[in-house]
Amino acid sequence: MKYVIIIPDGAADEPQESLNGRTPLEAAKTPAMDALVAEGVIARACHTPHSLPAGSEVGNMSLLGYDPLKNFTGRAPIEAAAQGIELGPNDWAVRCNLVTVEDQRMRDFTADHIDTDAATALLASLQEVVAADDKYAGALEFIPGVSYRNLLIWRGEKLAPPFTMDMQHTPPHDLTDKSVMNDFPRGPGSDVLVELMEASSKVFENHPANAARVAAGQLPATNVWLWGIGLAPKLQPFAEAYGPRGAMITAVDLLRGLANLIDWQNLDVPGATGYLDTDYAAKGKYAIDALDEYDLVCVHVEAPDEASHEGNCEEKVKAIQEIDTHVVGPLVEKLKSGGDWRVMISPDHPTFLNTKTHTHGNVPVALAGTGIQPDKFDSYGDTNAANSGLAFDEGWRAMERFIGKD
Ligand SMILES: O=C(O)[C@@H](CO)OP(=O)(O)O
Repeated sequence: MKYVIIIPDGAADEPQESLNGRTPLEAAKTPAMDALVAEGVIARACHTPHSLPAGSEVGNMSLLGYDPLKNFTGRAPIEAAAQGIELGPNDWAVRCNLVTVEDQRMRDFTADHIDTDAATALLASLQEVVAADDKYAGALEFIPGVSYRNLLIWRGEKLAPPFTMDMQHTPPHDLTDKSVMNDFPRGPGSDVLVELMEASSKVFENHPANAARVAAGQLPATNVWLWGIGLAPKLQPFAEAYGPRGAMITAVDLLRGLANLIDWQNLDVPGATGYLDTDYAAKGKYAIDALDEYDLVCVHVEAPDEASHEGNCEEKVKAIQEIDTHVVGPLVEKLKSGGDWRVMISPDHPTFLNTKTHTHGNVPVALAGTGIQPDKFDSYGDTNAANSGLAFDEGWRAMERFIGKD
C-alpha cells in the first residue's frame, strides 16, 4: 500500500461574503480533491484541543497521528529538531520572530519577509550583546533559521531559566494590526524575555542591515518577538506506531522538525518557499518520485495559511487551486497507475481570513483509496465536512482510520 497525505495549511475557513457565502475551499475549483471525496469519504477532525494553542505546532502533530494532549511540549523545540539542534533535558527552545512593531502595534510579524542574510546579521549583533552580559552566563544562543523564523536556545545547565511552561506568550501572527501592549510574555519568569525583546530594539535601531532594508523600501525588523517556548518532545517513530516508512515535503522548519522527531526523511524541493510564491509543481513532482522509495509521502503547503494571515481571500482560493492542480491531481494519477493506495487531505487548523489568525475548530478531512467505501458526498469543503456522519473529535485518531489500524 502507498499512502499520501496532503496538508493545505490553514485552508479551513468560514463562509465569505466576497465568495457568495462559500468558504475558500468551496469556492476554489478543486476537481482532484472533489473526485477523491466522490470515491471516498469526507469527515471532520479537530486537531487543536481547546486546552492547547490553536497553532500549526499542535494541529500538525495531531494530523500526523500523535495525541497533542500527551505529546506537545511547545513549538520551538520542534523547530529546533528541524535544525538538528540537540536539546538536553533542561534546555529550552524559544521561537524568535523578527517583527516590525510600529507605535506599539504589530505592523508585520514577518518584518516584511526579511531576507535570511539580514536576519542572520541582526541576530549575530544581538548575540554579541547577550554574550557580553555576565548575567546570562553564556546560556543563550540565538540561532538563525529562514527569514523571520528563528530560535533562541536557553541552555538550562548553564543557567536555570526563571520561566516555566506556565508563562504566557502570544504568537505574533495573532497580533497583526493589533496593539502589542498586553501581549508581551507575561506571568512568572517572563521578565527576562521582555528584557531581551527590549534589548533587541536597541541593537536593531541603527543596525546597517536595517538601514539597507529601509533604503531598499522594505520594513525594518524593529525587534525580536519571543514565544513558543518548550522542552524537547519525545515522539514514537511513525513506522513503529503505524507501520509505513514516511517522507516529508515541506518548506517550514515546524514540519521538518516533526518529520525528524517521528523518523521520517525530509526531502528538499528547490523552489519550495513556505509562502505564496512556492513552486507547487516541483512539490508535486518530488512527491511522485518519492513514492517509488517510501510507503508514505506527506506534502505540506504553507501558502493557504499565509494568505489567511494576510486576510487575502483571492490568494487563499488561488493557493488551494494550485495545490489541487499541481499536487493532488498528479499524485492521484500516479497512485492509480500502481497497486493499493490511500490519500488523506487535511488542513491542520482553520485560519480565518476575517481575523487573520488561527482558530480552534474542525477541519475537513478527505479519505480515499483502497478499501474505503464511499459516502454520499461528492466535493471537498467545510460544509460537507460539518454535515458528515464521520467525525474525529480527537483529530489524531484520523490517522488510525487512514492507515487502517482502527
Ligand atoms: O511560522 C510561523 O511563524 C507561522 C506564520 O507564518 O506559521 P503558522 O501560521 O503555520 O503557525
